[in-house]
Amino acid sequence: MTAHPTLAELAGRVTADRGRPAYGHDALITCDRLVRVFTADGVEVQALQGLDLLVSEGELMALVGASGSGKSTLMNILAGLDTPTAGAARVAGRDLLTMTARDRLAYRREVVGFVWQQTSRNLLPYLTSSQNVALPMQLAGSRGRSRAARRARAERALELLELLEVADCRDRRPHEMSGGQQQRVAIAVALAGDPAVLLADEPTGELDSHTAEQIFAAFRTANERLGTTVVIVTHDQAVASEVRRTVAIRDGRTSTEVLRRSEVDAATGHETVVAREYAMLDRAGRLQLPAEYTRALGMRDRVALELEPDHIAVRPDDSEHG
Ligand SMILES: Nc1ncnc2c1ncn2[C@@H]1O[C@H](COP(=O)(O)OP(=O)(O)OP(=O)(O)O)[C@@H](O)[C@H]1O
Repeated sequence: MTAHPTLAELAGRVTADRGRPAYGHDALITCDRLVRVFTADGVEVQALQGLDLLVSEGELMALVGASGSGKSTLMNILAGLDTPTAGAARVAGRDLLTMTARDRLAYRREVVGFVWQQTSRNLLPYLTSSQNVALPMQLAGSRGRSRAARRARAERALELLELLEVADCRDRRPHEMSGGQQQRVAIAVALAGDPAVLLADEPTGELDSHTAEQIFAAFRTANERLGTTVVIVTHDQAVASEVRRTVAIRDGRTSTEVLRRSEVDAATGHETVVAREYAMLDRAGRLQLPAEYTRALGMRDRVALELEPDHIAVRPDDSEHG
């Protein structure tokens, strides 16, 4: 890039920008400057403050962040249970801001499946596992009302329970199963409508670490075997470090992202996972530096920038008026 572009070069850049596809045009989930403001007792809380997020089809990714950073707010919006105040959110081609009540219902039945932290919120207590899994198919009118249709739904329910290794619990009601078994059945229920996206809010929050591992393996199975895109909100570092991509949310915005990839040592054939942290750069050029970085160098209010041939240096303010 030249430091002083000519007018013709600038005009060329504008034309190139115009031809560029819209932000997130090929993503399955696109959140573009998403805002959600709550008003409680006359006080305004900005739960999401212009959040940008893209998730590709077939991804298995985790969202992490401190309590109150906006994770559940985002999940409720993506689940079609809450409406954003401003910005844009699209999932599998559906616009979450302009959907009618009827569209929203269809969206929840056909496009997304969800698994919540409270096992009791995922399953109906008086139904068996098979009935719980068959219910969303029945509500969606899938396969009709005939006896053959009922049999087809029961077969599909059993297939899903087998896939998640809880077929032995098919005739049990929730209180007759462990927390881990209930969550696996809950994943089967969420998958029953064959959703494009599976959303999970702290699905392992109430479980011990061994059971949490099994639940995470169940999400991986859904992702790998059925091709379902999976977004998991988690506090669990073990879960977060198992996925290829972890996005951190801070103060209602996506702040940093950790990408992991496997590297095989050519000499030993030994495989290691290499993790690298990235910061999100929004379209206005805004960048959020991790608090531990700015604290370590005592950066506040203003930093010095230098454009180098292959990087940008960010240094503590060294001006006299700093
Ligand atoms: N219905 C609501 N009314 C008012 N404020 C709300 C509402 N829901 C969330 N908030 C506020 O929005 C902010 C984000 O909340 P959110 O539940 O999304 O955070 P979170 O990251 O999921 O936290 P946690 O990890 O504790 O579940 C918080 O300040 C919260 O108090």
